[in-house]
Amino acid sequence: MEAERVQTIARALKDDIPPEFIRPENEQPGITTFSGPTPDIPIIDLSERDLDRERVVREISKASEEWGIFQVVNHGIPEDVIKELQRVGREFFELPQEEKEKYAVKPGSYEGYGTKLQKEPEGKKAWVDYFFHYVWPLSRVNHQILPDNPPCYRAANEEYAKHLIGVVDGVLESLSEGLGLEKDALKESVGGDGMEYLLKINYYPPCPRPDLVLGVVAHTDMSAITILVPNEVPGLQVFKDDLWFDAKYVPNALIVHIGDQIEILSNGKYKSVLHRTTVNKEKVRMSWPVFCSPPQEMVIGPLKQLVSDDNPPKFKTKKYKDYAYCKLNKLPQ
Ligand SMILES: O=C(O)CCC(=O)C(=O)O
Ligand SMILES: [Fe+2]
Repeated sequence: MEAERVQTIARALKDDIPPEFIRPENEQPGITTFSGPTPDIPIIDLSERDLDRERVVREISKASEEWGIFQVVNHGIPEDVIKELQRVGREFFELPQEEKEKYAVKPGSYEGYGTKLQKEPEGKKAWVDYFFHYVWPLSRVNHQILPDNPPCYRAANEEYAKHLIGVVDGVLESLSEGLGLEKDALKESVGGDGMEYLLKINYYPPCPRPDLVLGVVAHTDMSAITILVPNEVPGLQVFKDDLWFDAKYVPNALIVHIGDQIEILSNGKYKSVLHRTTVNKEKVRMSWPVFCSPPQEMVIGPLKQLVSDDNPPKFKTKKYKDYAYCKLNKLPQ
């Protein structure tokens, strides 16, 4: 049987949303979003790096300690490269349903077009469909899963991935220096040039009751870092000081999330940010996070330079694939 897509459900909807999408009250954005003055997620100008490297290191490490998330502007990726990534992604989701289903996630794989299934019978559904695949290194890219339509899909993704390397490396260097380490320390610890980039396109259809549903439910990313391109429709929310805050849309910015692996390597100095997404009543929201992750066999734990008798390891040391297995199956780490 064909899986039910949120895009299909949303299109057929009259007024009421199906009850399986209604979140419990303690998760409903209409109730739990902070409505007072909202502090802005730090915005960091990366072009300042050439002029005042230390200041950028300070800003990135402070944001990663206090928020676990920041936006970067003047990051060096040309605007047309990002626009093209967005265009081909949007056109993929605008294809007829049967065409998209050719790329549906197959049993035993996690790459492809999909909708998150409920694991628990009493579980609630999330208002989002996705498309998920490797974009880097090229040897990891599964050409079977990349759509033939739109025709430039593959080229646009490859071009973006190549440009992204510079941003990822720069952020990891600043994060390393912020810990008082050699600039290559964190990159080497997450696999060096063997690091893997996975792109997810989130497609959040319009929803008549955005106050009751969630797009992506509250989570931290298990990556090292995640770099996300949003469209212009706000929806990302960040949990800080026990409150859910809306992230502001900043044109041409990339959103950098600290993931679990950098939190672990830094022995908790940098925070893996808890976040979730809301959806919009009239507009389609889309986002393009790239999960920059260690290779499966890489062993990750608090860096030995950062632990001592006074500051013992706060996390276990284990292979990334074992960490991922526990996280995906909701098992203790
Ligand atoms: O859509 C967003 O802004 C965030 C999506 C997200 O957190 C995820 O896919 O892991
Ligand atoms: Fe996320």
